[in-house]
Amino acid sequence: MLKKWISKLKKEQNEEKEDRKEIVQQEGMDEFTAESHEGCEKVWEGEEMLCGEEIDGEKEIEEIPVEKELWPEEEPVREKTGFFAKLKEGLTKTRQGITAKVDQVLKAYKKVDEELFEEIEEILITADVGVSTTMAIIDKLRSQAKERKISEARDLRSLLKEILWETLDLNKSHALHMDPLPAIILVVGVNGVGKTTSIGKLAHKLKSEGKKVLLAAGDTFRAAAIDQLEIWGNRVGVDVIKHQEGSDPAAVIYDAIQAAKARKIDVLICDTAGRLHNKTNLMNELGKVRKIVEREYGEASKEILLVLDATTGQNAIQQAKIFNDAVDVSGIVLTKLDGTAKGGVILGISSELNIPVKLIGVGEGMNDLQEFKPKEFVNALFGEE
Ligand SMILES: Nc1nc2c(ncn2[C@@H]2O[C@H](COP(=O)(O)OP(=O)(O)OP(=O)(O)O)[C@@H](O)[C@H]2O)c(=O)[nH]1
Repeated sequence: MLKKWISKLKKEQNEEKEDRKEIVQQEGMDEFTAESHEGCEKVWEGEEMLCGEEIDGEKEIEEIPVEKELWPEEEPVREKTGFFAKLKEGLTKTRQGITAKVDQVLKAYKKVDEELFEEIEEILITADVGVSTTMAIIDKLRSQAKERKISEARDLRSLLKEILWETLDLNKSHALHMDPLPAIILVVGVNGVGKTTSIGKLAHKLKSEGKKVLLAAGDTFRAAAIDQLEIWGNRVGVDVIKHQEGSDPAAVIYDAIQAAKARKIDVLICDTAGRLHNKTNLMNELGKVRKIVEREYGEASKEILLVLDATTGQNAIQQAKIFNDAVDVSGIVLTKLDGTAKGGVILGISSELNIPVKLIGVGEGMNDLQEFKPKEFVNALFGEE
């Protein structure tokens, strides 16, 4: 058994390396090298940074007025009580892939034995939890079952639930770091993961909590990204600071910070480019943006949120490793948990990366971004209140 898993683990580690290479190639990122990292440090620390000059060169600031009438059929704001139901609904496929199958084997086995642990192990791996996280969970399950003298298979259910909760919690704070206000949130992630949508939903959430929110269209690489953020700004009723397509993202962030200060904004949420040519560029560009934030908005609470798409399963973990090498990610937004059976990846993310999941996307609607609460999540996964 041990041999089987060691060879499986080795195989997965090799596959992970290949996956990582693939992501690097897909995203056009160079493999991370000491030189590229040094290069970034220079940009980050270098006195000769040209940000200020470039900003001065960027005169064309355009502010998008709020046009609420564009969205006559706005979603009704869901009652607070509906959030758990939505979470439960969103996790249907993951629940079918994990809990429903675990229930089936627990029923079939009756007594706790090694074969039963192997069955649960297989279920977790198939649900994209990842080999190393699965092994850690099963080891805990096995040893705690022994310690607590659990012999009936059905009694393993609550123990498994407890262990999954522990794996998701790990004593980290899952709340957004916004105290004291004002706060600035940089949102990073590759294209298509749901970055813009998450920014829009987050703006809506914060605004409905009574906060003054401003958006910055820092993804200047594509006109469509700026347009999409404008649409969300209009929909939610918050202003967006933008420049022209192709302009310097750091200049957009600079202007947005000045606007945020002038208007006494509580939370400034900044989009960033997702398509960057290589890792050095990613680090340089985000490093430059961070330098502006430190210099111009030192008093603000800061958060760097990485958006990951749950439907990409284990690939999301590889993306997180690459981004975390480039910038110090302080929290993860895991999108598209609804409609995927790969939601188990959240366990891998929580245990393999030292970054807390802070928000989860459970649908395309404006109210479908939720604060991540491990206990609620596990309850929803087990179909309980
Ligand atoms: N079902 C579901 N769809 C989502 C969720 N979050 C985002 N999406 C959808 O995912 C698609 C991509 O989202 P975007 O916000 O455009 O992604 P992006 O990362 O900004 O990508 P670019 O605009 O290409 O940079 C859109 O169709 C969104 O509606 C979610 O939590 N659940």
